[in-house]
Amino acid sequence: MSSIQINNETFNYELNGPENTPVLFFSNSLGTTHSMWAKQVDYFSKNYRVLSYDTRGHGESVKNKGPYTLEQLGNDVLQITQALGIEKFSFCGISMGGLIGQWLGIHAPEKLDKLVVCNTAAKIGQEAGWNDRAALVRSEGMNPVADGSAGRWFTEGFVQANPASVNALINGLRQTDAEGYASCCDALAKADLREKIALIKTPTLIVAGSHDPVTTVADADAMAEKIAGSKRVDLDASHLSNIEASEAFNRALEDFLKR
Ligand SMILES: O=C(O)CC1=CCC(=O)O1
Repeated sequence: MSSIQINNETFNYELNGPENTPVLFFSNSLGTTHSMWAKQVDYFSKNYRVLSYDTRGHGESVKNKGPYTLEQLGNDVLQITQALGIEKFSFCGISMGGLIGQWLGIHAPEKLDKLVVCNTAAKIGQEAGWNDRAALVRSEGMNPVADGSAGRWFTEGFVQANPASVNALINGLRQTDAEGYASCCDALAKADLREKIALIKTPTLIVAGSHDPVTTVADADAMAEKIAGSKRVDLDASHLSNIEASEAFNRALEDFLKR
């Protein structure tokens, strides 16, 4: 891992793969870190310069007191790439990372080759729900949220068959900084791109999990209706489809990037 200072704030990132190949930037979901992309880093770093990072409030990146905003999280991506001398990149974000991707598609299309938004929506959940979750972790810490997360992130079958990898992710969630997590919930509470995503003109792939209870197939359909020319893929997975259906995920992403 490496870290970079931007305006006196630290961002933790990892760059893998040959120099002078196209940059593929991965953005994690709420309560995870760059390491959620391990299967994608392995696969794509043969042919791409793969960049993954810990979103503000997560992992080893800055955990300043929030609330954060989606604009701030989007600008973090622009500043990290600028600081690393990357002019253009393809961006793949999941859930909260997918919202960051939509924000980039609207506000910084000149930076994007291709956009991949996974298990996400133009508005995720309801403002009151995010405010309640932020208040809960600020008062009681991460355990109450972590206790219910396996069922939001994975199908029951995957949880039963993969206890070690599921437990590692849930333990990571328990160790997530509560204020950083809550500040990202604040950003999610206010983020609503439903009226703006029709502005996205970057070639876009929308990935959904057919068993995802958080960001549903209907959410993906609603994005696909508004983003002209977007491609849609449904995977046999729940919310963290890049982990639960990693091979199908990698194939879909590779096919789309090669087009
Ligand atoms: O609630 C969860 O843990 C799932 C989720 C919603 C937004 C995100 O990034 O993850």
